[in-house]
Amino acid sequence: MSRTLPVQKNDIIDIVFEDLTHDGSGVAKVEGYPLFIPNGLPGEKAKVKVVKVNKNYGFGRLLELQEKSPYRVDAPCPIYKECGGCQLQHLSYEGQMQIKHKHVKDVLTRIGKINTLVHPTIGMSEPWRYRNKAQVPIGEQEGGLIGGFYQQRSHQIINMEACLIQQEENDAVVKQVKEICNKYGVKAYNEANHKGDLRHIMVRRGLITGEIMVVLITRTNEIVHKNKIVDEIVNNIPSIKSIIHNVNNKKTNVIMGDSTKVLWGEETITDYIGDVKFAISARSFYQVNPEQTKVLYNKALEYADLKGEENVIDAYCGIGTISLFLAKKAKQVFGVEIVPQAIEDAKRNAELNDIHNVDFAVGKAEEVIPAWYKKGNEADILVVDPPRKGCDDALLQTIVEMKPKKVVYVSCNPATLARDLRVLEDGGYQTLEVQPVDMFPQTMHVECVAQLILN
Ligand SMILES: C[S@@+](CC[C@H](N)C(=O)[O-])C[C@H]1O[C@@H](n2cnc3c(N)ncnc32)[C@H](O)[C@@H]1O
Repeated sequence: MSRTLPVQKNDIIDIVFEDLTHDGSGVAKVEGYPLFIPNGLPGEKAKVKVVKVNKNYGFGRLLELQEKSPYRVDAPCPIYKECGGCQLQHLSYEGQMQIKHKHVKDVLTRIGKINTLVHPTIGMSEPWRYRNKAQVPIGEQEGGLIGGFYQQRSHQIINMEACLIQQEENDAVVKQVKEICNKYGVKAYNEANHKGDLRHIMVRRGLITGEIMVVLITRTNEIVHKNKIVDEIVNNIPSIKSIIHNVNNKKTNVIMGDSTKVLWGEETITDYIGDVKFAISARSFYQVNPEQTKVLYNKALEYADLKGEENVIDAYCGIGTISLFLAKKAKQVFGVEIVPQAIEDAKRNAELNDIHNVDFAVGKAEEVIPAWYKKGNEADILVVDPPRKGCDDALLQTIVEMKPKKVVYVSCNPATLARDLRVLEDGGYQTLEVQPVDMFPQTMHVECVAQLILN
């Protein structure tokens, strides 16, 4: 027998917002039945219209705010509502810090049954203009190139000249490259018919060095008037260090394809985090908020509490960023990463910094580390920094068998962090504390570092 829902479609009801979802929608409950309503903030009272009901949850539209949150502010970005890249501009930064802390705490308890000390979120003094990387989808309007962002829940491209969480220099470079490509008749890729060419413009900028990389991502191998386009970019962008061409001829949402070549300049740009210098290539993962990356890595280092005698494994090491931070204080560090170019960068970065107590291996962490362990190679401390999906179970099982005395878990997804901490706790570890770090102000994302010790 089907249950009668407490609300029906088109009902107009009064609610109180209790929480936010991962995409920034307000959550209200009617007799325990959750309704997701965009633009509501926790604590606010509102009149809403129910627009859709499913068996276990429904959706609503805000009609009238009856009581506003003291943390509500006017979003400064004029395209905030259309874009969807940020979800929290209508919440003050203080409110964002609190909601992220609560979110981490709630998720750890609900998913992982982890009751541990969660510190207040470490935020930024200036939580705008922090991103060092822009990836802009390109389309066409009235014959000219446009580029900016996909309208929320669609693949319609909207033109954008300024993004308030992007370094200003990146906005300017994207605009210049768009204009140059337009001038030479480059056609935008059309995903509906898989014709046209330019799919994305990517710009990366070193915060400390100011060095700029431009990546043109196209469907075909040939860019019309390629040499003229390169010359104009070089002549108009003084800090340019690298122009890269990436070809992606697949029908996919994945931005980069498999073929990457240098059109001009270097294969990498460089940047510093603290006193460690990094070479960064087009395909390699590099944290997008360099100021907060320093905070995050220093916290990871503090949690590792190295005395100089330890063998450390850095799983999911990317271009060796955390590995090199750790190597300065450890006996030996072994980094593992799946992207071969990132490992090339990691080796180059070790040389660049004259650091010799690191080794890097290409492969899946869940295959390489169990193989090392079988051969008798063990670690005193294991650091993991996996992508959003978290650690593979085979890796977690190996950690539990290997029994490093400490595990430092860096995570960009509290839900998978909670799931993985449960596995490690069941395997004999205790989560001593968790530190949320705000790497992505104005968005719902939050990074965490967790410190675990073997019981
Ligand atoms: C969140 S990033 C962290 C990178 C690095 N620690 C940093 O802070 O720059 C995750 C990294 O894991 C890599 N990766 C994804 N799946 C992997 C796997 N199964 N084994 C090893 N590395 C993997 C990605 O290529 C990416 O470089």
